[in-house]
Amino acid sequence: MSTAVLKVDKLVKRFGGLTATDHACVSVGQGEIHALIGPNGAGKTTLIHQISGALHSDSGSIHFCGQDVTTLPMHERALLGLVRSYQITSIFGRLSVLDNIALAVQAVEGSSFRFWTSSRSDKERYAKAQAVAERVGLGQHLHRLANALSHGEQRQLEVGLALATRPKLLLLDEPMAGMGPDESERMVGLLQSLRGETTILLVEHDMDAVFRLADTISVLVFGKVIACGDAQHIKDNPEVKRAYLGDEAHPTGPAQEAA
Ligand SMILES: Nc1ncnc2c1ncn2[C@@H]1O[C@H](COP(=O)(O)OP(=O)(O)OP(=O)(O)O)[C@@H](O)[C@H]1O
Repeated sequence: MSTAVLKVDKLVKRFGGLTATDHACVSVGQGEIHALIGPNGAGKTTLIHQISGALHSDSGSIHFCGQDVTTLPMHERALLGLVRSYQITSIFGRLSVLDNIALAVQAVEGSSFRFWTSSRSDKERYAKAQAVAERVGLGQHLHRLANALSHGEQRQLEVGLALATRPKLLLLDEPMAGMGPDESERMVGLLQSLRGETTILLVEHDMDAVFRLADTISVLVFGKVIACGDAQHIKDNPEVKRAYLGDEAHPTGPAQEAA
């Protein structure tokens, strides 16, 4: 049995009278791809925000690699390796792919920005950045400006920026959002290639992608995790069918609706 990298226990977040996450429990094992699914407004993004530290929790606990991080601020969780994929807004559009990733490498090395750095450390940083760019399928675009990339390539770059920080757990909120079929396929391939190497917790509406990618799926409905298991277990679960997929629906039906 794999060790839990992340253990979320009875996590609650209230917005006034609304309980967005309601004693939610999620456990993510070392090396697994874990998907969080659920209907609109189920509390998925809220839960990701609570895990990353962007939102304070009202009650419950979050343990990361055995350490209680429930009250740690976001940057301290990130330093421990609990990293949320950068948003497109944090890509520097007027820098090249390579420069963007080199900055992320520099951030994790803890060296603050200096005008004079040794050419050797520069070389090493750029070699690491190039390896990451190749890892996320952007090896052909090293010197392109980030804002000249397609939407899908920018999302690949976001994953690259996160990977450059060597996360122990990568949080991805809808990595396939806004993508066409080819771009989605590339992202699925990229995430599949990270299996076993990087532990991933992702929120995704594209059921086809989820069923192909996830080792484990947790289903959130009205802030509660109503089911957890592999794709087949989730497809066969009567409560999931009733509450989320719909009684009449074919298990993969909503993929087309959500896409
Ligand atoms: N900052 C906020 N203030 C008030 N209510 C909020 C806030 N953020 C989220 N909510 C509410 O909390 C509930 C859960 O929202 P959340 O965005 O987490 O759901 P979700 O499962 O990610 O939805 P979607 O799939 O549509 O993105 C919703 O009813 C939402 O309106």
